[in-house]
Amino acid sequence: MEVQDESDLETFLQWAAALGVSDSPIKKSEVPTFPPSSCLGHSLSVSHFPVAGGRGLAAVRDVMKGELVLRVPKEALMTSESLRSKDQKLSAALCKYQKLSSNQVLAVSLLNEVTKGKVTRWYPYLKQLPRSYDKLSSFGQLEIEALQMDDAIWTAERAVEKDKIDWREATALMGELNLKPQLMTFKAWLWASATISSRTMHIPWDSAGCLCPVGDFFNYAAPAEEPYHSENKPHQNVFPLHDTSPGKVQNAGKSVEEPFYAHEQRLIDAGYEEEIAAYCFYARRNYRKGDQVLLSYGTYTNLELLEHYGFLLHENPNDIAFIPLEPNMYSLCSWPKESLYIHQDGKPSFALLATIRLWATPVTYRRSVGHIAYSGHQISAENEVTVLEWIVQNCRALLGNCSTSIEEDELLLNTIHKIQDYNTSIDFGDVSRACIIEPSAFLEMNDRKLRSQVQICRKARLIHRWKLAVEWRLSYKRILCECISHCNERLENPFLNVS
Ligand SMILES: C[S@@+](CC[C@H](N)C(=O)[O-])C[C@H]1O[C@@H](n2cnc3c(N)ncnc32)[C@H](O)[C@@H]1O
Repeated sequence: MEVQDESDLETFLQWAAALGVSDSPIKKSEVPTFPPSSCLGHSLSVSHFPVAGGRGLAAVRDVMKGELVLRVPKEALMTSESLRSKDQKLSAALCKYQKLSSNQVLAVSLLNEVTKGKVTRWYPYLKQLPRSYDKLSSFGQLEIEALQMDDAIWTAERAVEKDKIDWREATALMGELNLKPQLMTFKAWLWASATISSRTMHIPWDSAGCLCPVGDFFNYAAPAEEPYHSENKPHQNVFPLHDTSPGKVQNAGKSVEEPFYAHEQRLIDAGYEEEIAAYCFYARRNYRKGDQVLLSYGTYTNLELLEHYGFLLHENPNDIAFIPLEPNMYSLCSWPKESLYIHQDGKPSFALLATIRLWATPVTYRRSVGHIAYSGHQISAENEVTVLEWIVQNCRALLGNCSTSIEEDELLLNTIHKIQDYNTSIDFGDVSRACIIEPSAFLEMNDRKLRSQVQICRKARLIHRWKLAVEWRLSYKRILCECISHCNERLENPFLNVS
């Protein structure tokens, strides 16, 4: 993610303060008549965290778990509704395009606001938005192929296609609004779509969510303390930043009279609170002065983080891997396909094990032992050996189909880091011949004479996205390796329960 210059930050924080954004635990009735010069300083400050999200929010004092650390009033939230209510032309045009989704409407409304330049009241906020993003739909063919796993490649291609369709459908409306030509391009659409995907927060009245100035400076921490990918149900996003699905967990809200701290039992760390008409952010744990205060946007695998936010975590307790199953396996069980996975620590999920145990049972016995498989117990030692060997074999096959090994990916990443750190030309001397083919395409790109700053930035983006793809496939392969080790350990004693 490429962020705007820091120089406008002060103006932005002042602008936000004037709208009532505050990190001070005061009640609504106490909002000062003359806003302070910054909306931050009491609990938080903007800081830079190179290895955990770049620009983010740091605690300026010790903060207790459950304390309110930021409030963003409704007037400061950018929503389709707030934009169209101040723009008659937009409002009239939108009436003619009722079939567009909420996300498309917000994307067009956002681009329409950007078209206005300095005239819009949102200008200080718009200047703070990143100029470009790295989510899957902005990956080119090279980066997509670098993911190596079919499922991930399919996810990336689908993401690109989805954005293309959304953009095509919205072009007539954008034309009617006379957007600047450069804001009607697919590139501009990708920017708007990524802004929405990675920065909007849930609100009850619009499934596209809202853009929340300053609140969108919180970087992400996985909700590791929550039970992840609960064994009997598919994984889900429990605390979504931008979740658009109905029925999601909601902040219970509270009375204005209540003190804004010590909500030890609070289930989520951010939410819109009707009673005070503000988006409120609470500390999820205790923080020491200087620590980065993080938000849990939801429970995501690394591929989902890449798809929606354009980053991944090197230690993601919610990451999972899938191995291809035979078509008849899916019909054997009632669990959804997504629940048949391998945990980050290499253990097969409950549903995956049960399904393979049943599949490895002779057809005539399946009915009589179904209840054993469904209760999570091994059916017999012989069956267990078949199951574990099958998993090992399939993990190996998946790893074997990749054009690079784990060791080669590690070497490749070292080299990519060197290029990024020292901006040197690519030297793949250390990388084995087996993975030379892949870098050669990037190498070709790098060797071209770079005349302008724009081209240099483009190269940096390409290298960064390539690195993300290699990091992703490496973490996926490590899960498969963990699974092989786990199964081999179990095979040494198949009489033990696998749970
Ligand atoms: C809501 S914004 C957070 C603030 C953002 N860093 C900024 O400067 O505006 C979400 C984006 O921040 C980045 N990000 C958040 N958490 C991260 C993390 N733990 N590691 C790497 N990047 C992260 C990703 O680019 C993500 O799309």
